[in-house]
Parts: sequence; structure tokens; C-alpha cells
Amino acid sequence: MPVPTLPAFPDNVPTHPLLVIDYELVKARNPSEIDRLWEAATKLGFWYLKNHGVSEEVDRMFDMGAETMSLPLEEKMKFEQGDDGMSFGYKAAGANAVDATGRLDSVEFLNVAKDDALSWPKQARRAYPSTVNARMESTIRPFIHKSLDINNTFLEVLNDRLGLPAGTLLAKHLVDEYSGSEARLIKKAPTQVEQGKPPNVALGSHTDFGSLSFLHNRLGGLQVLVPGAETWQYVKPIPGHAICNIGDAMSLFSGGILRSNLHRVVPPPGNQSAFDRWSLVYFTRPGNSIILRALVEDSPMIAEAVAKTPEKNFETGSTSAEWFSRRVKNQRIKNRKGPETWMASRGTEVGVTTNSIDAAVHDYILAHNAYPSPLGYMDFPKSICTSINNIIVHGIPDDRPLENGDIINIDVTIFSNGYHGDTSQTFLVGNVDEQGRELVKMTNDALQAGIQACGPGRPFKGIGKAIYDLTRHTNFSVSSQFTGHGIGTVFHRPPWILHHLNDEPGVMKPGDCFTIEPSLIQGSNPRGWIFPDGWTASTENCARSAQAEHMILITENGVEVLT
Ligand SMILES: O=C(O)CCC(=O)C(=O)O
Ligand SMILES: [Fe+2]
Repeated sequence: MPVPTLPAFPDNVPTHPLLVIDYELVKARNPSEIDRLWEAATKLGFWYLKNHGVSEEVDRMFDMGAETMSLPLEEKMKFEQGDDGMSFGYKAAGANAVDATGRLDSVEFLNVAKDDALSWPKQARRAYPSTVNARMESTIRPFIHKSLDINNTFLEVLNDRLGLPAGTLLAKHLVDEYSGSEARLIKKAPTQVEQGKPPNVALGSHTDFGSLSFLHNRLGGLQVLVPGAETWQYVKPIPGHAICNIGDAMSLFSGGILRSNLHRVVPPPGNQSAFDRWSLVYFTRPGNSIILRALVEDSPMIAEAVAKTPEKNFETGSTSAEWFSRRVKNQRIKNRKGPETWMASRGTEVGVTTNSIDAAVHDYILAHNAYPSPLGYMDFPKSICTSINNIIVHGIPDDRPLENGDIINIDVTIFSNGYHGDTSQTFLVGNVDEQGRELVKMTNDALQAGIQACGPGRPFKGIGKAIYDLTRHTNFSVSSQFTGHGIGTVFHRPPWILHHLNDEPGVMKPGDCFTIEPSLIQGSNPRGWIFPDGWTASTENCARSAQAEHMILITENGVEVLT
């Protein structure tokens, strides 16, 4: 490493202490050390590792990383990982999203496949820059060999503690089977922070894709979201100590007994922020063909854990290769279609909470010199409405994590340059069942039918009629409790737009600006009731509801969709 005198980690930022595990003791199968490892692996899924014996190899890897990252960007881009879900190769800063709103990451990666390092000079998976090739044998292969030994020891020890027949986990990580296992060098250059704006997260909140990660870093920046805590906490780097953590594959194999915890990287704290941050990880991932699922047939302990958590799904139906490629692909900013792309990059973590969506949207709106209209409006406490499943409208963001199969409407209104702009859409979280997908599709069709009924001289009641004609023979009903509304310099004003069959008078004229926002409900009962919070509107029978909204302007010749 070229910079020997890095400033110390500041002592005034909160950190989360990890258990320190002694590798020599684990290797010797010391029972009390294995108890502590078990505690670390099941409670947080992170621990420090001392006496690992890899420090020299790690230093040489950092030298190789420095040589490679200082190549011209054009040269590095010849080895880019691409957008198809392959991880190996180079990833430029800004190629990935860090959150559902599509903010960009600021870390460069160099990922070298275990398969390439071990088969060198034969190419197994892909080609690398000359600086990597030159050190494949002297630097990369020894680092990978030692990392493999360490992770394999952990696989054996955890295998026994999980009550699995000897060798079960090792057999899922055979060194000769191609896999996503790789060594990753990460460089994060100091962030140029705009005055008054918080710096972006450098590497977005995630769980690791594979089985075990063996991490070395010099500067702070790694943070974990400890279960039950509301804020992220730094993990302080300790010289000579690696940081180990459990990934999704092990969490799935163990039926959730082993914990794959959320973590992220932010700019280093305090004086450290002025320096390049380097980190190095070896990721052990299962062989490409291995199906990711709980090993219930192999261990009564795992079978019991799965039986106790029926709400969780440990049957991914994916091979390790598919799981990995899906996650890598959907993080690439070039593949981003909307927040759903980010959701599709998620692993075993409980989903993002509606509070975190609220916070991200709030920050985004303020960063663009606008104000979130709902915040403080008639005492509404948040910046957006998030209405999940049976909530028709006006759900208040909270700490409920999104779950696989949810549908969620996100309703955003901003105030900018004296005007309000209002729109909403219902998103699918993970795998939504057929009926749920049909509900969301029909809701969008209803919105389009409503828009098509608009134009100068046309009756307002035509909107409700068009939606009625579309939905009358379906299994969905239309809520008549909530209406669209005129909008402009005020948030809500006449005309009130009814989405159900009605006989209200009035025709549209150029300059009229209003929202159309039908809520459709599964089944024939469209009635809802309001929670004691005064806002949240649920369907009476808890059937699911979806909503879609645009703000439109009547023009001389027709209609313009403004959102
Ligand atoms: O750089 C770090 O400290 C962590 C990197 C990480 O979490 C990852 O690459 O998955
Ligand atoms: Fe990670």
C-alpha cells in the first residue's frame, strides 16, 4: 500500500463492536472459540478474524490493485464486467445504483474469478488487464489459496454446528466447479461533497451474494445495520484483523439460522475522508449448479428453523449462478427501468422499509430545490404516501419492510416554483401472484381509459364512465371513496374527479389541470375504512388494492399528461 500514514479512525463516531475470533483456535477446533464463532455467525453474521496469516498476501494484493486502478480508464474499460450479470472484470465508479431511486455508486471494482486464478495461464472465465496477469501466479493465486483454506475451515465448522452430515457444505463449494467465487479489490476516491448536501452512499446497502466473505480494509466506511437498531453503525478497521461475514447462500442453506446481514460503504469518517479508500474481499460462493434452498432433509435443526418461520421463503428455485447474475445485473444502472430494478437486485434481506423509501424521496426532492407537498399537510407526518396491499390510499411510511409478493403504491407530490405536481404508481415487490399482477395492470389500464376520456368540451363524468366500461366485467371494483382533484398553486381544489359511474355536471376546458387516480380493489366490495391515525385507508375486507395516478392538463386540442 502506497500510503503508510493514514489518519486514525476518529473516536467520536459510533461504531459497532464485532466479536474477535482467533483463527488459530478455530483451526484447532477449540470448543469455546467455536461457540463464539457460532454466536457471531447467527446473531449479526459479522466478526473480526485475527491470526489469519494472510497479511502479506493482502498487502501484495493491494499493490496489484494500485497498479491496476492507475491504468487509464480507457484501458480498464476494455475489461468491464458488462450489463449481462457477469461480475468478473472491472466495474467503473457510477456503473451501479446504490438505492431504489437510482443514485450512483462511487466505487471501482476489480473482480478476479477464482476459476481464472487457479487455471492460469489458461483462461477460464475472462481476460484481465496486463497488471493482473503479471501477478496472477505470484500474488493472486496465493491470496486465493489462503482465503479458500480459511473459508473452507469455516464451512466445516459451521457444517458441524448446523448438524449437517460431514462434508455437506464443502460439497457445495467444490474448488473444481465453476462458481462466482472471486477476489475483489475496491477503490473509492475521496468524494467531492456539494455544499450542504450529504455525500452519497459509496456502495449501496446489500447482503453479500455468496456464502462467506473475507474482507480487509484500512480506512473506515463499512457500516452495518444491526438488527433492531435504527441507524447504520461503522465497523472500525483494526490493523491485522480481517472482517468476515455470512452471505445469502449460507443463510438460505441454514434456513435462516446463519445471518446474512445488511451492510454498505459510505465515505470514510473525519480526516480519513480525504484519502483513497482501498478494500479487498475474497468471496466464497457455491458452485454454479447448486440450488439455493434450506437443507431441511439433511439437518433436523435446519428443518425445525424453517418450520418455525413459515413467513420466510428459503426455496429460491434458483441456482447459485442464476441468483448471483440476477443480483449483479439489476444493480447496473444501464439496466435500470425504475425502483423495481433495484428491488430485483435484492437478496435474502428483509426488504427496504417504507421509511427508507420516504427518506430517499425526501432527500431527492430537497436536492432538486423542491418541497414534498404531503409533509405537514393537514399534519401528515411524512413526505410520501406508501400504500401496501390492502391499503387503498394514504398509507404512512413506517418500519415495515417490504416483503416478497407485496404490491406497493408510492404517491409523490412535490411543490416547485409555486406549483404542485402529483403522481403515483403501484410497484410489484419480488414475485407477485397472477391476481396481484392483473390488479396492477388493470389499474393502469383504468388510468389510461380515464385519460382518453379527456379533452376540451368533454364531460367530467366521461372519466368514471370509461373506467366503469373497462372494469365492469372484471373481478375488480373501483373505489368511490377517493377522488382525483384539481391541482396547481394549491394541492387539492375543484374539480373533483370521480372514478366510478356518476352523473355529475361539468365539461373540461383548456387550462383545466387535475389528477386522475383510480383505486381498484380485488373482488366486488370497494368499501374502505380509515385507521385511527386519520389517514391510512384500508379495504373493509382486507382485499388488495392498487392505484395509479397522473396529473393532466386540458389543452386547446386535447390533453397533455404532465407527470
Ligand atoms: O469495502 C468494504 O468495506 C465492503 C465491501 C463490500 O461489502 C462488498 O464488496 O460486498
Ligand atoms: Fe458486501
